[in-house]
Amino acid sequence: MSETAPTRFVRVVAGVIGDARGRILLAQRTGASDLGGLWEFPGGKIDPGESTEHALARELDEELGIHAEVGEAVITVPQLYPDKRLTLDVRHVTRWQGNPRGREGQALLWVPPRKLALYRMPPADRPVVAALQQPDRYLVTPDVGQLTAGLSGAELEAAEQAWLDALERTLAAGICRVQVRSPTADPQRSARLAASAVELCRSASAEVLVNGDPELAARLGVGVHLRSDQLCVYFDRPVGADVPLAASCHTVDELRAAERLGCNFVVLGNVKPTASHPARDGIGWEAFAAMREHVSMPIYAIGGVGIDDMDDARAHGAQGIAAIRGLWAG
Ligand SMILES: Nc1nc2c([nH]c(=O)n2[C@H]2C[C@H](O)[C@@H](COP(=O)(O)OP(=O)(O)OP(=O)(O)O)O2)c(=O)[nH]1
Ligand SMILES: [Mg+2]
Repeated sequence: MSETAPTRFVRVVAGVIGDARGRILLAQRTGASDLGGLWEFPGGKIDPGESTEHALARELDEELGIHAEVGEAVITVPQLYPDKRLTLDVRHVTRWQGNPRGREGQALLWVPPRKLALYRMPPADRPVVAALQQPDRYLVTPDVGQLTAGLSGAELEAAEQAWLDALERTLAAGICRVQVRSPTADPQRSARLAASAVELCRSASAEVLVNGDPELAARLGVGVHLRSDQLCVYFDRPVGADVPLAASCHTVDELRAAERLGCNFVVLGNVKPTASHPARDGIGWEAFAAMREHVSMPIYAIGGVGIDDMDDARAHGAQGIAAIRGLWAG
């Protein structure tokens, strides 16, 4: 398959305009282009030499007739379209003057955040909607097999209980999306421990995915997180449409395979060197952004990242960060 990347580069800024009831304003794109009829966050192209803030304020005046104060960053999404490379820089807008109206004939709708995903939007908007709705942190549990290597009897039991206690503290600290992963643990012990972990996550209302094992996931009634080597194993989504599916990716081909399988989100890395592989360079944020533009699923950055990397992650199109050490209350 030959591919020529489009060379036209377009910088766009759009606003998440929220009203007092927490609803968000969507506008319907007019015109007959392939994006015509889709819903979008109001905004438009940044002129050469223009600041992002000025461009958004200008666009919102032109399109909606409001004087807006441009607020905090939501996410910047690099996205490849058939005819252009786009970066969509999205900002919160919570203060404005005037009454938004479609000055260019476009339909407007106020939508509760939880309903945003029901609207047909351009590919770059899927990560934006996910950034507004879904957790920005994805915990991967430390491998119990490694923590308990060489232990037996009461010592083994105590180490497993300590792992569960640390999970409970981590959930109490606000983690609400969890991958249970223990690749080197004894399979039977690990399945029993996973069941206890799932119970803890359920009582904390956290979403759980188990690593690599769709059967165990089905038994426990939770989602599944595929290893990258499993992406070429399945032809179809290995779990039902309403079961969370995620995957680990390192390449654009793996990202595409994950998207084809219908993954709800993926992790991509390693972005930085990790404690377990200090000598191996990370791909860095620029490469992360360049890979993310080929798909439109939400993508967590993984590998040597922690909470302090959140702004960098969002600025390069990541949903947030996925981590073991960086998120574990060990
Ligand atoms: N405003 C906006 N544009 C988006 C979103 N998602 C997305 O892919 N885009 C794309 C569609 C267009 O290719 C580009 C925005 O260009 P535009 O044609 O609306 O720009 P503009 O308002 O400045 O209009 P113009 O200069 O062409 O008259 O960004 C979004 O949520 N909001
Ligand atoms: Mg526009």
